[in-house]
Amino acid sequence: MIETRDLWFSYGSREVLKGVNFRANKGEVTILLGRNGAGKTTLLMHLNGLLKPSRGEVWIDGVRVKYDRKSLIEVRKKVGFVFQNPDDQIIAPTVWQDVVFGPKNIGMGYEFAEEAIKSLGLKGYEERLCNSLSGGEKRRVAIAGVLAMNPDYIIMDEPTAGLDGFGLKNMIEIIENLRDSGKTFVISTHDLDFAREVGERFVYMDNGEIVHESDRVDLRFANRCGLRIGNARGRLIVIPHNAEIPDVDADFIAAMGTKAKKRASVEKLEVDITNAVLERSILRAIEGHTVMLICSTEMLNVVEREAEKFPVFLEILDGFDHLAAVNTDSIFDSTIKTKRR
Ligand SMILES: Nc1ncnc2c1ncn2[C@@H]1O[C@H](COP(=O)(O)OP(=O)(O)OP(=O)(O)O)[C@@H](O)[C@H]1O
Repeated sequence: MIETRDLWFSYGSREVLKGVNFRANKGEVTILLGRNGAGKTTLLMHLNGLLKPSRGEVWIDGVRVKYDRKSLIEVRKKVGFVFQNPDDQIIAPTVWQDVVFGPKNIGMGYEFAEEAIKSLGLKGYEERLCNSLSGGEKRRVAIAGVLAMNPDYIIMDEPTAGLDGFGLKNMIEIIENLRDSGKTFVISTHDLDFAREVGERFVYMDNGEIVHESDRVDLRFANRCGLRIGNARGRLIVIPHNAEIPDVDADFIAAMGTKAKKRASVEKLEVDITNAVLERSILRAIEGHTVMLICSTEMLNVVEREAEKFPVFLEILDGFDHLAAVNTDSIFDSTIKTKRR
C-alpha cells in the first residue's frame, strides 16, 4: 500500500497540497480525479519521492519514505512514474537505450527491459530513434522504461492525453494486463470513460484536498471535479402527476419542438434531447412532474447548472453501472429525477 499522511506541499508561497491523506491499495487500480490545477500531479510526484513534502509523510508498504539518495533509489525501484508528456521522460536517443537507462544506472540486469519491450509491442523498435516515434509509441517507450525496473507500483499522470481511439484501447489493454500480472496502479485522468474502464477505486481532489472516495465513479463528484464525456445528449421522460397531461405540458411540448412525442393514451412523455440546450422554459414546464433524465455527463452538467437557477430539486438516482444494465447505449450514463421542492 502507498499512503500519504497529512501531506502538505507548496511551490514557493503557493500552497498546493493541504493535508492530503491518500491511500492506494496493493493490487488495485486507483484513479485520481480532479480539475486542472487541483494538485493531482503534485500528489503523484510525492508517491515516489520526486517531490519532498513541506509537511507530512509518505509510506510505501509500511516503510516511511526518506529523502537521502540511497533511500530514493529503493523507492524508485518500487514505484515507477510515467509522466504525462513522454518527452519529459525519454532521455536516450534510441528506444533500447532509453528503456535500459534506468536499470543500467543502478547496475540492474536487463531481463525486465526485454520483457517490457515485448509486452508493449516494441519488438523491432529497439534501434529506432525516439524522436522519430509517434506520440502513442513514445508513450509505450516511456512505460517500458518504467517496467524495465520491475516496480510493484506504477504511477501514471494522464496516460490517455493526446491518444486516439486505438491508442486509448491499447493503453487500457496494457494497464489491464499489467494489473493481472500483479502491478498496482495510481492513475490521474480527466477521462471518465477511461476511468470507468480501468478503475477500481476513485479518489476525487479539489483545490489541494481529497473531497471524496468511492468504489465506482460518483457523478456528483466527477461533475464537481470538472470531468466531462461525450456530448450533451439524453432522453427526458416526463410522468405527469394526473392521468391527463396538464396544460403545462403543452408548453413543454412547444419548448421541445417537433421532437416531442405525445401519444393518445399518454401516461408518460418521452423526448430525445440531442443538444446541450435545456432551456428554462423546459424546466418550468416540467416543474411539478416526475422527470427522469437518462443522459450523458455533459447533459448532466447542463441540467445541474440550470437547476441551480430554477427551483427544481435534483437528485441523481443512479450512476452508469446500474443503468448500463438496462440500456446498453453508451451515451446514456446517468439517471436524474427532478421534482418540486
Ligand atoms: N513547478 C511549479 N511551480 C509553481 N507552481 C506550480 C508548479 N507545478 C504546478 N504548480 C501549480 O500547482 C497547482 C497544482 O498543479 P498540478 O499540476 O499538481 O495540478 P493537476 O491537478 O495535476 O492539474 P492538471 O489536471 O492541469 O494537470 C497549479 O495551480 C499549478 O499552477
